[in-house]
Amino acid sequence: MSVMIKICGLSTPETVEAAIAAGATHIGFVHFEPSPRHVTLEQARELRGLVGNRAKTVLLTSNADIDTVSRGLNMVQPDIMQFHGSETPEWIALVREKIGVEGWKALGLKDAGTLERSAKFIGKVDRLLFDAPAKALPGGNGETFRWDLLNGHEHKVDWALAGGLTPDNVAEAIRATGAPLVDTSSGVESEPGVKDVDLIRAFCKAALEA
Ligand SMILES: O=C(O)c1ccccc1N[C@@H]1O[C@H](COP(=O)(O)O)[C@@H](O)[C@H]1O
Repeated sequence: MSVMIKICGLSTPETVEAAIAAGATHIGFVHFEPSPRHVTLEQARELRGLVGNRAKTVLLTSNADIDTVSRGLNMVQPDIMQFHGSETPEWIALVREKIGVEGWKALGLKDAGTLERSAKFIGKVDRLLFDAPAKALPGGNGETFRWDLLNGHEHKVDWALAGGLTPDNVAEAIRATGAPLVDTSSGVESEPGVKDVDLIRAFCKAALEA
């Protein structure tokens, strides 16, 4: 089966269309005000409508309160909620029960200990998304992490690889980790928050040919 591709932080119809045409299986919208990729729930709803069922849609929040998550779900109707902050397994499990859509948890992988501690999310989330440790933003920093931390790890839950993936390194990342799904945001931008359709196409091509 070919690798799944998530392009995150999209904010225009043109880039959404380019991502789908290039083979993206997942389209992500960031609802997190400090991010240069932040979209309002109204914008996310418009873009989500454009996607239809051509790809899965993902609404990303970070340490949002339950009201914001509920409004996001009602307005945007994404297929997946991505929690990209310090949300606990218990909180996500509770929310996931109520929301009736997939819940993904992003984790910044600093060391082997972080990977061991990720076990507490098993059974509580639908997918773990391994990213670089948080910096100024909890994600979307364009930083890679030590992929070798994943060597020999027995994944007990579906997972994805994120963090500093670009058209130049995504094939190597897939070969090194065996990631079933790769996720990029800043690696397909000409400047923070501005997606580049040529980079989106190059990223998808490199991932699909890996
Ligand atoms: O993209 C953002 O601005 C963002 C903000 C807050 C949390 C997560 C964010 N993005 C996610 O971070 C990872 C890695 O991004 P990058 O490729 O290193 O830029 C990815 O899952 C994005 O969806």
